Amino acid sequence: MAAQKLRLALIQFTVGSDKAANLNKICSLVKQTCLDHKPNIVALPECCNSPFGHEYFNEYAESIVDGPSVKMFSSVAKENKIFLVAGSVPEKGNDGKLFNTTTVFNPDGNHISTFRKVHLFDIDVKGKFSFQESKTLTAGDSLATFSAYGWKIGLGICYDIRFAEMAQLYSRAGCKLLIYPAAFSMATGPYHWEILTRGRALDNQCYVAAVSPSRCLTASFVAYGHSIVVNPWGEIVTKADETDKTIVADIDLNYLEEVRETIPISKQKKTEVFEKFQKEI
Ligand SMILES: NC(=O)CCC(=O)C(=O)O
Repeated sequence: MAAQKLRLALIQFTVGSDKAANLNKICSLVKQTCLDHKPNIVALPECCNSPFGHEYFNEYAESIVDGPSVKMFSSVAKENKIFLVAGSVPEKGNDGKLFNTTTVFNPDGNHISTFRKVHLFDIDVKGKFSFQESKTLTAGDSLATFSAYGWKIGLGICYDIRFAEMAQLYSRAGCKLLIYPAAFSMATGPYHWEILTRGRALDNQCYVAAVSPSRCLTASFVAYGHSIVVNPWGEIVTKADETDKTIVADIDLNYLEEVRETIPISKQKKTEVFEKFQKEI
């Protein structure tokens, strides 16, 4: 039986260039968040131990089996008795390849899920902004979920949120909450961040949480901030501005089911028509 309600906390903070200082900050922020709000699940931003940028990925990358960051995440989850969605870190794989990777820990400190960013952030907003994450990183090749108190939860990282089919697959697999550690750019965030998070939630009639670092104007990549939780009706439950902020939301299975009964799109979907069209194209 799934818990009717879960409390989710998203910690938006300023990620600096000192890895040890970032990890210490995570320890104390998670502890304080747990004392203040008693959440069941705590989520951190994309690249939570390292600045976001090609010049950093290799230097900051580490093993997600026994590197210092995962060891710290495990003890933080255990000490605070939470599920910790540990943002993402630059991962050095066995073959020396670099990935952008989310690790998840349960309240016993066990590493229970791993997701490597599938869609790398390769964009070119002409004359304004361009980034080619694939210059240094390798894409993941699988999706990942985890279970917390009977809720199935799907994972993506930042740019992955643009791929509606990925969220739909998670939803079809029974996910009721999608969590995206993220760091949207200033060229796209103001235009797309809210629409995408609300869109994924509305399409799939599930909760969506996206957690960003704070906006740091002196960083080489300036993140949009605005961490957010959206409900299955597509409404914003809570959101941050661009500064250091912890946001907390109670997510509710009864409410999710009510929305799905009110507008029963998953029952009404004409899969056979889609399949017929797919054969025609
Ligand atoms: N870190 C990222 O993947 C950035 C994604 C982003 O800014 C976007 O517009 O998409």
